[in-house]
Amino acid sequence: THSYTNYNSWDKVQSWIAAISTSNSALISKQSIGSTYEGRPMTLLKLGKKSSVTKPAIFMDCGIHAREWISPAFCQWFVKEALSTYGSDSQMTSLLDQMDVYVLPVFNIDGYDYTHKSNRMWRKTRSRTSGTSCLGTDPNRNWNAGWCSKSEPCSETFCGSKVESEVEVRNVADFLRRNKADIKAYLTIHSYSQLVLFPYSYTYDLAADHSELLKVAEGASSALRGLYGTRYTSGPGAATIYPAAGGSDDYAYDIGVKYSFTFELRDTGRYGFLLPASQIKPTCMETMLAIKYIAAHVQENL
Ligand SMILES: Nc1ncc(C[C@H](C[SeH])C(=O)O)cc1Cl
Ligand SMILES: [Zn+2]
Ligand SMILES: [Zn+2]
Ligand SMILES: [Zn+2]
Ligand SMILES: [Zn+2]
Repeated sequence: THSYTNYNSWDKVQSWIAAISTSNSALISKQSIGSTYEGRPMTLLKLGKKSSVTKPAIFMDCGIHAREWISPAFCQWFVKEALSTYGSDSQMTSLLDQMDVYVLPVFNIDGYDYTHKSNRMWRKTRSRTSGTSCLGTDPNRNWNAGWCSKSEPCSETFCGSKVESEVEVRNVADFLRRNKADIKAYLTIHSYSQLVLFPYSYTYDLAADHSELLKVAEGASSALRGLYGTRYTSGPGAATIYPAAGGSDDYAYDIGVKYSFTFELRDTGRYGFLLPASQIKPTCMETMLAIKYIAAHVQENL
């Protein structure tokens, strides 16, 4: 059965989504945003006090990269925490009263399932591109944000045959475009390296909101560090990790979602993508503090 302190197979996550989304009709609902390349349902969870009026929102996705298993584990943890602390935790109560939080538990479901069944180190989607026998496109290189145009289909960071060639990317990009007036923050969860990144990665140029985003990223990192002392580095993607084009955070920022952050969760390389399940709980607990810090800042600036 499903466990918040284990890495759940796609089948277990899928049944968890069905159960949790009907567990509390006052606080959570689900909606389909389409299907993956292999036909798996992309179900978006909507957290927040039910309202007849549209509320400002935060969008968070996990599992863009298949092998980064701690990421979907965090999204599941976040949903559980939100529902179980609403009414007792004043900040979570305020957040869900004032805003909606959209959570996509696993973005790249085909890839995630493939890492469970075949190749634990797979990163990309599982789509086929004509003219090559190599599979998959990097879903974090496929967005219309400085898109790379020239790249190798067999590369781990293949940008795709065109912008939004990946149906998973198109499904989420469409949702962001449809709701961009209300979406105030975009959070995308990855591993590993222990980083809080913000735009831009596709250029070394500083974002218009660079100083504010840096302040928020540093505040989130220090909130996280307060629990177990885990050290995160904050900064714009290009200079902090590597320059790279076609990423989701840059795209969200460029369509007007100001508070756009990429998290790289534990660890710094000892286990890397193979983070032991024993670290799921501490990782999720400390990451909650960072996410809540950002959410509070977003609320302050509504
Ligand atoms: N815009 C971006 N933001 C963050 C990253 C880092 C992640 C780390 Se797994 C990636 O390589 O896709 C990469 C890009 Cl292109
Ligand atoms: Zn498995
Ligand atoms: Zn990643
Ligand atoms: Zn990563
Ligand atoms: Zn603030």
